[in-house]
Parts: sequence; C-alpha cells; structure tokens
Amino acid sequence: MAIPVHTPKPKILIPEKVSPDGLALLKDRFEVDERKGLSPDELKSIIGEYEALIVRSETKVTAELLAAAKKLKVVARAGVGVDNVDVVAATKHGIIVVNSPSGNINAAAEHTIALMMAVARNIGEASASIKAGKWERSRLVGIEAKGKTLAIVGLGKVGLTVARIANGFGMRLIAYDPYANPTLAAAASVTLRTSLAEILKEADFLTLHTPLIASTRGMIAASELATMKKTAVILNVARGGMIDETALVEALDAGTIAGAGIDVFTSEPPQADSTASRLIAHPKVVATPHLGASTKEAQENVSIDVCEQVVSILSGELPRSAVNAPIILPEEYRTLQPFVTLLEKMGSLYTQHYNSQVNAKHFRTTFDITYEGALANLNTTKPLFAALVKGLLTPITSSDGLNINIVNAELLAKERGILINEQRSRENVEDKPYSSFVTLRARASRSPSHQRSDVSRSNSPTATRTAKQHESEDQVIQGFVSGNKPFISRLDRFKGEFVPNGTLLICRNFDSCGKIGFVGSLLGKAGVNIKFMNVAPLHDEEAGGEEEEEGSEALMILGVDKPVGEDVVKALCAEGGVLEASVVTL
Ligand SMILES: NC(=O)C1=CN([C@@H]2O[C@H](COP(=O)(O)OP(=O)(O)OC[C@H]3O[C@@H](n4cnc5c(N)ncnc54)[C@H](O)[C@@H]3O)[C@@H](O)[C@H]2O)C=CC1
Ligand SMILES: O=C(O)C(=O)COP(=O)(O)O
Repeated sequence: MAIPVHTPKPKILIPEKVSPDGLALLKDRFEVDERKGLSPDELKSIIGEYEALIVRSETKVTAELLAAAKKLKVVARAGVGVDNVDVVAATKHGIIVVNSPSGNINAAAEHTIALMMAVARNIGEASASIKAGKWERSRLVGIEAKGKTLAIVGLGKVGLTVARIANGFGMRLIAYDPYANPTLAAAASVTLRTSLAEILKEADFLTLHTPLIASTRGMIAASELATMKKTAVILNVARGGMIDETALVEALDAGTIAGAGIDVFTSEPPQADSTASRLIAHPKVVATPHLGASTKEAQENVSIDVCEQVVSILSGELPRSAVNAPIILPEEYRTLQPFVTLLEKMGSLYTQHYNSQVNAKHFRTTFDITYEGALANLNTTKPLFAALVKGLLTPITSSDGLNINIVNAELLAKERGILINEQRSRENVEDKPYSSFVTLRARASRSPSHQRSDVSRSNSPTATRTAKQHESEDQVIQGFVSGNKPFISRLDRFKGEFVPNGTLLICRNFDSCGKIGFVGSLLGKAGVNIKFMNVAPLHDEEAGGEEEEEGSEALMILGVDKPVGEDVVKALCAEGGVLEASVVTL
C-alpha cells in the first residue's frame, strides 16, 4: 500500500502583536506561529524553519538574524517604517521586504489633529487636574483652531490628510514642500509657500509630515523656533530627530513657544535623562508613545495589506509594496545592470541639479526617456523605468517607506503625478563609441491640471509634443554605458563626457580665460580638493543658432573630495565668475 506523502505547509512567524484580520488570510494555507516575547537569541535559533516573518517596530530584523534565516522569502512590516529591518542585508540574501505605505496614513493624520486639539484646550493637564480632585476652570482656558493658521511641512499623504481635516475646522492652511503636487494642494485649500522661513513666521500651529532624511533632520532648531510667534504650538507625528528637542524645551521654558504635541522622539522608548524624556515631562507638552498608527482600523489595514503580500510572495507572485530589490532573471539583470545604474544616476542628477538652481520653479513632472541603439531591442525596460523613478525620488524621500524598485516604481510615479513616456529608437549608433544611449528630456511645465490627469507610464511610440520653442525650454540629460561604466554625455545645452560618481560641482559660466583658475582658487581656500575636471561646450544643436553671448557659455564639471558648502557656491556666483552652480552627490 502506497503511503501518502505529506507536504508540510510553509511556516510563518509573527513575533509581535499584529491584527488578526490579516492573519486569517494565512491560516488555511500556511502554518502560522504567533510567538510574542522571544529574545533575540531565541528568535535566531528558530528563524531557520520559517518562510515568512511578519513584524511591527519592536522586532529587530538584523543582518545576523537574516543570515540564520535559511528558508526566509519575505519580511513583512505591518506599517510604514522599515528602520528596524536591515533591508540591505535582506536584499543581499534575496529576501523581499514589504510594508504597508498607506494603511495607517489616516490614523497618523487624526492623531496629529488629536494632539493639536489636546494642546489647544489643555486636555492633558485638565484631565490630570480634575482626577486630582481640583476644579480649575479659569487656569485652563484654551484657544480655538478656527481662523488660526496651520503651517504644514511636508504635504505628502499624511500632510494632505491633516490639511483636509483642518480645513473643516475653518483653519487657514499654508505649507512648505518643494516637491508637492500643486493641484492636490489647491484642492485641499492649501497655499504653498516657497520656503520654510515663510511658513514659520505665520504659523499658529506648525505640523511636521516629512520623512526623516538629511534635509529634514534638525530642521526645527533654535534659530527656526526664534522666528515663530510666542503663541505658536508645534506638532510632530512624523519622526523624532526633525526637531531639536533641547531647543524646544528651552523655548517652552522661555515662553517663546506656547506648547507642543509630540508623538515621536529621538530615543524610543526614551531613556532616563535623555532630551526626549525632558520634553515628555514638560508641562506645556502633550506627549504620546508613538501612537500615530495605533488604531484598530489602521492595524487592520496594515495587517491585511502585508498578509496579502505574504500570500503573493509565497505563491511566487510579485508583491505591490516591496521596499527592496526586485526579482529579475539573472541573465536579464546582467545585461541591464549598467543601464540600471545609469538611469538611476540620470534621475538623481536631474533632481539634484535642476532643483538646486536658483531659477528652478517646480519639479517638472513629464519626462520623455528614449532608449537608442541596442537597448531598443530589450524585452523589458521595467528595471530602467524603476531605476529612473528611484533616481528622481530618492534625493527627496525617506529611506523608510519609499524604497523604490521594479515592483512599486510605476505606482509611486503615478502617486507623485510624474508622467514618464518611454520610447525606443533603433537608430544606428555605429558612428558612436558605444552601442546604446539614453536621453532623458524633462518637458517644460504645462498647466498643473493637465499634468496631473495623465497616467504615469506610457509606451506611446512618439512624444506628443513637437513645438520647437518649447523644446528649447526642455531639460536634457543624455548618457551611455562603456565598459560597464555609466557616463553622462550631455547635460542641458552642453555636451561633454563625465562619470556620474561622487560629489560633483557643476558650474555654468562664460567660456573665457581665467574661469578655471577662479573656481580652483575659491575651492582651494575652502579646503576642497578637485579630483577631476571636464569642460562641456554647447551641444552642436545649440551652438549654431544661439546669440553670440549665449554661444560662449560652457559647463564646468568638477569632481571634488568633499561636499561644497552653500557659502562657497554663493561666492562662486556672486563674484561674477560663474553664472549658476550646483552640487550633486551621485
Ligand atoms: N507616528 C506614526 O506612527 C507614523 C508616522 N509616520 C511618518 O510620517 C511621515 C510622512 O509620511 P507620508 O506622508 O506617508 O510620506 P510621504 O512620502 O507621502 O510625504 C512626505 C512629504 O515630505 C516632502 N518632503 C521631503 N523632503 C522635504 C523637505 N526637505 N521639506 C519639506 N517637505 C519635504 C515630500 O515631498 C513629500 O511630499 C513619515 O516619516 C512616516 O514615517 C507615518 C505613519 C505613522
Ligand atoms: O508605520 C510607521 O512608520 C509608524 O511609525 C508606525 O509604527 P508602529 O507599527 O505603530 O510601530
């Protein structure tokens, strides 16, 4: 008699509290182990049995743990931030990391409003006072939100949701977000301002909703607090580290800031005697222990979201919100890899270079990308598309929650209102020293409503625009790969090859004697060493037809050994040697 072969069900480990709504989707097909309270060593000793691991923020998914996870295919984070997961190590091990990028947005926004009202009406103190047997009506008089100015830093998913709710309170809404979608802002009755300083001085309530990245770390420090109204209230449900906690405590003590509602801290849980614990203890602060996402609904959302993705991955399908490397066949990946690097560098160069220019108005949202030569014969350009989106967005987004790859690039581009038209041209490139090249053209802005209604990815065979005068306003980056190394061959109106690597200072200047010496000496004084330098003259198409004055311009690209300070960039331009300068790190 044949003995039936029993195939064991794949095992899923859940070492912390995750809502049962999602887990119900798993229980038929998988063996689900909910095991709370495991020590790191215990976790490490059993992880080898599991194909999926579902966590929130408490489990530290370290490189050491992942190395022991011999069968693991997916780490699912039931929330946005993946800072407790070593994503690089997971990628190295071929383990997909997924998260839930929008399941808790509403919860975070409502929590922000709850903190705003709690501070405005002294709810924390009043509750403590009445429970202590007191009846302090005149001491605890509050203020109303109606008619007050709410200043929002970061008008993304949470920021916009806060704006929509606050609009119902009759608040006046202003925001600072250089990359915001102007159509969505207008629809939420938010007036966009061009600098943080502008919104700080007008704010009755200031609320932060950016990711914690280099440009936002410590963005509200003593000097920013000093420009705010004495009656202003500060709210932070984004990430600890964006506000200088010591400076805030000092401003509250001095009475130069009226109050604060804080959910996130530089150390969580706060250590005794830390700046976070001093802030929490302050009588003018309403504090919560990172509760932004802690609602029944948000926990159901994130649980269902990540459990569905775990089912997809364990069934061999692609997840919708992967935060690390995509799955591409090894042979395909080998061919594409240098171009993936090139496209990511081109996108990043675009965002950093054009958005740092003084005349940059807004992040342009319509791009034409043309693959020419051998590249036009590829089966798929998806990884190249994803790399471009990643390059465009990474300099302005957080590493937690927005790791862009083949799986989520299209969705993210769409969410940001970015339209990318991909085109292929089999034009002969035999006269060129390379077999393929890529051109990125950012079109001059059309009306916002026109832009935002487009879909994000289009394979239309030809670009829709033809008008020559618009073309002259387009921003162009061209690149190629040689010997597996990416090169940029054209930047805007200038042609000249350079390697997009490290820190580059890009200067536009009149092509006349002494400019190189001028730049070199200013950098020398600032202690910055030049590693290499290229001069790019005007592109052929431009040189012929330009006015004489414009025709004499050139681009100087300098590879430098350290970041060039804002003051040096200003001096380069102010002293007449350079027309425009930007610093990019690629
Ligand atoms: N306290 C909690 O439990 C929760 C906290 N969060 C946090 O909220 C934050 C925002 O989340 P989302 O709105 O989903 O992100 P998002 O990516 O949709 O929006 C972030 C916005 O910040 C803008 N931005 C980037 N750099 C900026 C700068 N230097 N100045 C001004 N604006 C800048 C971006 O353009 C973007 O519009 C994240 O850090 C997230 O982790 C999210 C959920 C729950
Ligand atoms: O989703 C996020 O980024 C959060 O901050 C929420 O984290 P939690 O799942 O509540 O630990």
